[in-house]
Amino acid sequence: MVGGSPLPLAVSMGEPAGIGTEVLLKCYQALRKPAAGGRIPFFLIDDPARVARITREAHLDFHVASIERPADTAEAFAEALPVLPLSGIDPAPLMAVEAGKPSPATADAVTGSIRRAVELALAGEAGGVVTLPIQKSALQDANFPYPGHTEYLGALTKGAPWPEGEPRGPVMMLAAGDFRTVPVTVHVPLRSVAEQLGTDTIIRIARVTANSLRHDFGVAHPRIAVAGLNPHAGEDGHLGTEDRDVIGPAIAALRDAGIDAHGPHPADTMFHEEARQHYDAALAMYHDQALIPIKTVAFHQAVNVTIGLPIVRTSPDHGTGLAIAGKGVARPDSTLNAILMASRMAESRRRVLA
Ligand SMILES: NC(=O)C1=CN([C@@H]2O[C@H](COP(=O)(O)OP(=O)(O)OC[C@H]3O[C@@H](n4cnc5c(N)ncnc54)[C@H](O)[C@@H]3O)[C@@H](O)[C@H]2O)C=CC1
Ligand SMILES: NCC(=O)COP(=O)(O)O
Repeated sequence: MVGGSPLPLAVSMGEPAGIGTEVLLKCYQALRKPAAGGRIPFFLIDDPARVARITREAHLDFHVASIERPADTAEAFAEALPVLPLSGIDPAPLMAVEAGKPSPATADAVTGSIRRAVELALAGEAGGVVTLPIQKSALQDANFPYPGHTEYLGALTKGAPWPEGEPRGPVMMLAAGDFRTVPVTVHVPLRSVAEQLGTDTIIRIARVTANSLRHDFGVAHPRIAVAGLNPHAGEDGHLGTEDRDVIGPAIAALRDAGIDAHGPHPADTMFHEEARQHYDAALAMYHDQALIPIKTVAFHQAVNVTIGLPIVRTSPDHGTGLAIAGKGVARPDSTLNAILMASRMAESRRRVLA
């Protein structure tokens, strides 16, 4: 808190050839006027000249303010979108970006923006981090060694203090209202999933999820439904053994530890509306098992949250939308929800720590 106001959220720039900047400008337009709950100030970490040019070209009725530090956000926010310049980055490749055409030449700016946002959150100058989508292939073409934000955020925050004995993330969660899904394995090829699933990993991720439901989402008695890996959750070992030999023992251990976990459930029948009434989060065994149901039901509402980190981090659930970049048609709803969720999580953590 600064003088009774919440700390501003730091927004990382994401892929400059994608829809990220456009949706953030739309979010600023929606959030610059104080709502009933007050204003939620945020600043973007990017090249102010680039953002100003996009704002002008879109004929928006506001300006961009280049700020020197996060603490300048509150004063600037009512009149202009605050942008904190990227230090030590050549702006030329950013100014040369064409919508829909990502290039490894901007990778330093994209990853530098994420790194700076995390540093500011760890230093207590930002209340949390909202990341705009990155084009993972473009970063990897520039030798970025992480498959996504989730893993990069884990590395950037590894040295930050964490409560003794508590399980630590990073863990991916997709959340739309009370519908939450958590993949146990994240950015791994499908053929490697079974070998990467371990009883201890499932236990750790379920514990991180239960803690986050309590502390970040205000769920006093979290209920966790655990999916099987195989069709029909393995059909008693006739359709695969991981459900019985790896996932089942994790659920038993979680229940022994007092966590309300149940399953393994056949994944094809655990996401319909009635089934969802029986849990606060569904633990899925791989990326698409978790993301297909929630993106199908709530593509424009859902938020991607990294739980189990010493900082708050949210993101829209969608990607860079290259095919619609520069056309002015991208919907801001998911990013708007990501900003609102980051603000609520930061507030919830402040209350837990108080
Ligand atoms: N948090 C992040 O950084 C994320 C990054 N990605 C990355 O984004 C890139 C593209 O991924 P895709 O699978 O193509 O997913 P995508 O979400 O970019 O696009 C999927 C479809 O949804 C539409 N769409 C996406 N966002 C929209 C919006 N705000 N309004 C209206 N329509 C929208 C697109 O036009 C497309 O038809 C990949 O490199 C992927 O790794 C994907 C998800 C999250
Ligand atoms: N499909 C969601 C996704 O891959 C986002 O990953 P991350 O960049 O948040 O780790």
